[in-house]
Amino acid sequence: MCITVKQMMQIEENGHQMGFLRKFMMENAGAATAKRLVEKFGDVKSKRVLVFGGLGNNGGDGLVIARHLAGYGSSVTVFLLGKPNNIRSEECSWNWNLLEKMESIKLLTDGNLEHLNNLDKFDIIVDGILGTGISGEIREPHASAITFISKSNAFKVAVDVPSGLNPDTGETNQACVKADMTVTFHRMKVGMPKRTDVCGEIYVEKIGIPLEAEIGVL
Ligand SMILES: NC(=O)C1=CN([C@@H]2O[C@H](COP(=O)(O)OP(=O)(O)OC[C@H]3O[C@@H](n4cnc5c(N)ncnc54)[C@H](O)[C@@H]3O)[C@@H](O)[C@H]2O)[C@@H](O)CC1
Ligand SMILES: [K+]
Repeated sequence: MCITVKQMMQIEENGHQMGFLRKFMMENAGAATAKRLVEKFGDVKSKRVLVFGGLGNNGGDGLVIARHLAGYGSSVTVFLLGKPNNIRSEECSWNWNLLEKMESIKLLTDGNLEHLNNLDKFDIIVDGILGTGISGEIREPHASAITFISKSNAFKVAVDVPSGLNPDTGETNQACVKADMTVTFHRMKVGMPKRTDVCGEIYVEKIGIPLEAEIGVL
């Protein structure tokens, strides 16, 4: 069963109010995505991974994925789409603070795409730029980051929603990540099934939200 962004946000809020905090949802979302990548590649040890992280919770998921893949032995670089003190959510900044304590992960901040020119090739790119919180025309540096991803021949995995896809309408009237695989959380979003051209292979992952959080929503 597919759901709308509004329904997802209501379910998320219900779960959070019940005590299953967003922070737990984010951890489970990131862990499930990392697991899917390990399954896909058999082994991600020494794979070069570039994680693009937005400043919202889609970015937060990306930061969780970065931490998990480093644990599996990948060589991980995180590109934050802005300055750390502009991170908008408590869950995302909590995960950023964790990564700042990890020598094993290379952090690039302030959204300066020049940083990427002199980096060697990547095997995997994680699109944690925009998810269900996308609104309006894509601004910079998000648009250039999406273009960078599109030009890369790395394996591309979209977190929750390919950045640039409207999860409700399926429209991509702007730059959009063309992913090889999308890992979406809790339930499929209504605009995705008809857009496998940008989602690639879609995996729906449960992230531990109590099923009672759907009461009154679905
Ligand atoms: N709903 C849920 O149950 C869960 C949601 N999670 C994640 O949270 C995401 C939603 O997080 P948010 O609501 O923080 O939203 P997003 O992280 O999708 O996007 C919001 C961020 O993107 C920026 N942004 C929005 N539109 C933009 C545009 N057109 N150009 C440039 N920047 C733009 C905003 O300024 C904000 O920084 C989901 O997609 C999913 O990845 C997960 O943590 C798991 C749980
Ligand atoms: K995304």
